[in-house]
Amino acid sequence: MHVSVEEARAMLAALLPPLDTETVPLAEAAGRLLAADLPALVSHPSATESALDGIAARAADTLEASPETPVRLRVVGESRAGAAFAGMVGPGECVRIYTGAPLPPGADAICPVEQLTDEGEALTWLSRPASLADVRHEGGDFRTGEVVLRAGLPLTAPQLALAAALGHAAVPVRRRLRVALLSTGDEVVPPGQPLAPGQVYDSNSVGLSALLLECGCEVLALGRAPDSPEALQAAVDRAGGADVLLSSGGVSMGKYDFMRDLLLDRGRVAFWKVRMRPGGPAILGGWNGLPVFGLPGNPVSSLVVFQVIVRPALTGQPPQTLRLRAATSFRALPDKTAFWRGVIENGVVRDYGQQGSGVLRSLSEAGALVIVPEGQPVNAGDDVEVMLL
Ligand SMILES: Nc1nc2c(c(=O)[nH]1)N[C@H]1C(S)=C(S)[C@@H](COP(=O)(O)OP(=O)(O)OC[C@H]3O[C@@H](n4cnc5c(N)ncnc54)[C@H](O)[C@@H]3O)O[C@H]1N2
Ligand code: MOO
Ligand SMILES: [Mg+2]
Repeated sequence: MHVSVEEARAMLAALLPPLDTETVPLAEAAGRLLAADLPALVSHPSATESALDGIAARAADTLEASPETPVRLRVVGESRAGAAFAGMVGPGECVRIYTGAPLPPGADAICPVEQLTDEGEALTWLSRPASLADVRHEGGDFRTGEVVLRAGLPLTAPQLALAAALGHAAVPVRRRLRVALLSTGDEVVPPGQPLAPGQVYDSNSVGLSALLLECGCEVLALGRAPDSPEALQAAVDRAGGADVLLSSGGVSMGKYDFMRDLLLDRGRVAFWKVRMRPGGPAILGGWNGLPVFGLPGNPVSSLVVFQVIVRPALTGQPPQTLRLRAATSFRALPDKTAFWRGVIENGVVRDYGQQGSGVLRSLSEAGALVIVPEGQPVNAGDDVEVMLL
């Protein structure tokens, strides 16, 4: 019944429905998953352009230029971004040119304005050779027809900007997955009301909802259900129309952990318990055909399980990790992958210290999860795999 993190991701992903494609304007596509490869409708740059403000000339005319032996060129016109110079640049000639403006025929190099001394409008002296490097060649970024963005990519700011540069005003994206979100527990109450003894504010709903929106999902907020089988069933039955139900709490060993029972006893269970910490008691099952993923109630566990299992399953993208030097040791667990909270400072990662699953503040302050495979302790100085939080 215990599964690995990878198995848990695959089993959750397998229960998600195929998502139709819809086309949305770029302004509404942030966070969505690209549903098809996106080709370039234009080349970028569309012409060979200047990277600097200065003059465009024949490199060969300027090879001898230096502060001691300046080279003089005749200015025959100017090329501006959006208003190219129509003529040719002949020997001994140049045009004034501005960043992003096309190089006229004959010119192949740029000298920045800082290296020029003008003698009126029509003559200028170069104190260094014009450079071929300060030229952006046509298609240097991408060419018409080239597939630049691949299907499945989450559309974040750089991707959206690139989609626009490719010439797309709207993009094909996957329909938003509809995720019903439920917190459970008699003690769990919404923030904003006085806390009675023994109660706790429902931080899971807030954190998980924010993470789901980040993943481009539509959230059907079911709020909270008390610890009773009837209440849980009633809540789950309100999830109609959702593609999947995400709950938190009530999945471990307690007598009142009824989400566990709902799935173990009368639902269909794909797995219960993942070989990870935090997040061990997570459970995946179904209820009347609705996939139900029960995250643990501990505030750290629920958010870590989301980042490690749910997000990769929803987006089809494995977590981005990086390798860093460990500044401290990180212990290993005999039978679970540990996701310890770490602090990245000066390019190395150190143990955050408090690793309890109820210490929500640690997720706000640590910034990283250090991944320690079962039975492989980390010594200070070792390289470790790290997920950014
Ligand atoms: N004897 C054992 N006890 C526990 C085990 C075990 O293996 N043996 N597992 C521990 C681990 S690991 C975890 S994680 C927790 C998971 O517990 P549940 O999923 O059953 O969660 P609850 O018992 O409902 O609540 C745990 C804890 O989290 C608080 N909580 C719950 N929901 C919310 C919410 N929406 N917002 C904020 N805080 C929430 C709740 O008040 C409890 O303090 O089980 C361990 N026990
Ligand atoms: O799964 Mo728990 O998160 O180790 O407390
Ligand atoms: Mg419990």
